[in-house]
Amino acid sequence: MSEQLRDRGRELAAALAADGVVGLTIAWADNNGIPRSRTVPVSALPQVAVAGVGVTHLFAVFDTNDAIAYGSPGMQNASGDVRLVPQLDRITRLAGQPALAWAPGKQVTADGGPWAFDQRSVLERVVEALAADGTTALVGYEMEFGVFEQATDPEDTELLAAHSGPAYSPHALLPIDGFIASVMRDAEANGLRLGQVHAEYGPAQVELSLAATDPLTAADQQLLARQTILAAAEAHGLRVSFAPLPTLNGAGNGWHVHTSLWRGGENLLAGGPEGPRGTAGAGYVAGLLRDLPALAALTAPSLGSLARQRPGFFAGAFSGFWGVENREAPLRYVPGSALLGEDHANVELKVSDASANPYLALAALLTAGAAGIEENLVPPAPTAEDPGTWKKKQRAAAGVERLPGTQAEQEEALVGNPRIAGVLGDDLLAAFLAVRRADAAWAAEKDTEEVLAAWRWRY
Ligand SMILES: NC(=O)CC[C@H](N)C(=O)O
Repeated sequence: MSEQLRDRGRELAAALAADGVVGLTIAWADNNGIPRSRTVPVSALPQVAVAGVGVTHLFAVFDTNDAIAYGSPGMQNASGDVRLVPQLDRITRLAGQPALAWAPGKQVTADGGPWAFDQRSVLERVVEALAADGTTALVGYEMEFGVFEQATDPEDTELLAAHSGPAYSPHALLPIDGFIASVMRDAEANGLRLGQVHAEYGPAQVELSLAATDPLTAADQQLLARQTILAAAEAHGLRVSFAPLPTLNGAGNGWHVHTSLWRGGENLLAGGPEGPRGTAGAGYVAGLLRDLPALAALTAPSLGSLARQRPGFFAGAFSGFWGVENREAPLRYVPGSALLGEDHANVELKVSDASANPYLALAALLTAGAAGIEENLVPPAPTAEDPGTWKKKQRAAAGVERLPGTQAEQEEALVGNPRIAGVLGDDLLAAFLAVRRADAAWAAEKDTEEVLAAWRWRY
């Protein structure tokens, strides 16, 4: 096995070198959704293909500020090492950084065994369990981000939006035309299939959507897309913020995630304006709804996420309801249609952003939905309205509540839900929570704007 891998590494090294590529960036996402990486010379690939590259185990407890939250099991001290192994079948030459190739990495123990803290393995396990049941999933991300001018004076902290609207207007994108063209060209060259790109609601905001694909590819591509967009921004003298809320008065960046489940070539979510037609599709929606507060602790887990979850912003601020094409619902059912075909049907989770680890978020989401199918859950009737406009009493009667609004409430929701907490396993869960607590302790004396500013460029 390792001889075969070494040979494969040799072949890849030769092919990359012939194309003028000098380094391979091996990337993963930490528990804050922050991409981390090691870049190795392509000449090292025969060795790295087999044994990976050494990284500290403590990345599992890096907080959003890069401080280390010591203390949880396996994370007591600085002694330890894991191997970061590139996924060779996913090596991509980076169009915007021609000297580099990119691959997602997996962390394994020093002897190559599974490492409890590796987030990609968590999603692999969930995907395998679904496959054993004859089920596959399709996942498509919408990525919103802010595009800003680079400050000429490093002391200048004022944000200068690179476009000023109007929302959804082609005119808005004119000042960043070259950047948008580079993003589209490089994304396609990097193997990302784009749905669409447009000027979003607020000044500076752009949305790019990725075509639906299998869950592991979707999570990998979410990281690759960031690398692609940031490289294009750099080349055009711009700055991009993927943060859930770059600034208190600005637009929130949702990374809405569309999912559908398939069996025997059939989309279980298929349905029309009433919602999913079959019991499995209904069970999927009901499963997501049941676990939403715990799910949100993984899909929108940061202080920035909590600041973004405001009613009236299409960000899914409430739990306890869903809707068909209802943009205020945390779960928006998107039906198939004559025009798009039945297979287009999916469910969009709006409570999702770049501070989520995409592997953990998708693992939890698919687990919640699959449990709903398994248990034949039945969702309540869909809501077309925005409960944010209702009286408190009306919300209470309908079982609609604000989603957990603090890190402590999120932790309570997650720990109180063994189905979702169990997806991570005890050790990874403890590390994940240690990071959330470290963030909260750091932010305790700060106002929200200060926290948002500190994390604006970190994702
Ligand atoms: N058009 C939209 O869907 C806006 C979404 C919103 N920006 C969010 O934070 O999720």
